[in-house]
Amino acid sequence: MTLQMSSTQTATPELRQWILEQAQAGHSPDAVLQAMVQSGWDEEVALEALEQTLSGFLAERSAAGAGLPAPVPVPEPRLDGRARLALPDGHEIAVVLQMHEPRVVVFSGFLSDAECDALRDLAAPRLARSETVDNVTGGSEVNEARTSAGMFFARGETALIEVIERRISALLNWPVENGEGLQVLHYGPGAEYKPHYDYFDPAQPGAPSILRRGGQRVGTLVMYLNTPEAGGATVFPDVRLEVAPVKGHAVFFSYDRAHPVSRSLHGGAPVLAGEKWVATKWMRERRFD
Ligand SMILES: O=C(O)CCC(=O)C(=O)O
Ligand SMILES: [Fe+2]
Repeated sequence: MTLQMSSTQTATPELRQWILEQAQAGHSPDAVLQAMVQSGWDEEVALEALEQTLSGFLAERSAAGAGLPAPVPVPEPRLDGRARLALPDGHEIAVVLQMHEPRVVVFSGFLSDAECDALRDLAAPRLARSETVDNVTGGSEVNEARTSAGMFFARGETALIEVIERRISALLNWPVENGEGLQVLHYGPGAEYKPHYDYFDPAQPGAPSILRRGGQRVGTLVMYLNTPEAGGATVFPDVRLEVAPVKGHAVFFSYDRAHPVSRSLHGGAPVLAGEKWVATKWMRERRFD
């Protein structure tokens, strides 16, 4: 067994690969650990890398055995341990919280107050129209259970939308072309978005035609355009996580399989007082034209 010591002592893809090779060659976890320690790895760091790699490997194997879809690449911010990030447009944001399973990252300052207000002003007149259409088609009941009103912008529709879409793309390392048009949702008092998955259920009859255009959804960025007086958190029931809706903040989450094992179940909790405005960007696997 040979192993290069890395100066940063983190579980790099090369290290994970090496650990798996040792395990597959029949070396016991303890022998692998000893080899790592002898190569200069701190024992605790080595143990953690070993645990993560082997448990990840076993989860993959049992998932494949259960007939789950294979994981696909997903958007991912490059944080490199930084709490503050300067994006290419000069905009500075901060990392408030991150969770690894499911992958959830909360950012502050993603949109400026002026950008939030401008987005709401642009969307507001069109929300009303979308409500009328829902009433005419009889779809309003379903929509009311999810949210009071919504609308989509076309990609790059205005200069502001374009700036925001480029910022999202730079943060998440995912092409602008893979993004759906920005959606704005308005929740009045009592409105909510019941827990749901953003990916399309592959078992639904409509899935093949939806997936033909850009493939699956693999990531979501929800941007808060105001701070509701009370309620309206974005909740992840599987991990009992609640993200507070704060004007300008954004929550990113990804799901590498269109399956509940992604634990990406989430919803918008009822607005208890005041109102709530969000903009949502969904990322697809491929170009969404
Ligand atoms: O309003 C929220 O907090 C969640 C929105 C959401 O789940 C979505 O737009 O898909
Ligand atoms: Fe959602």
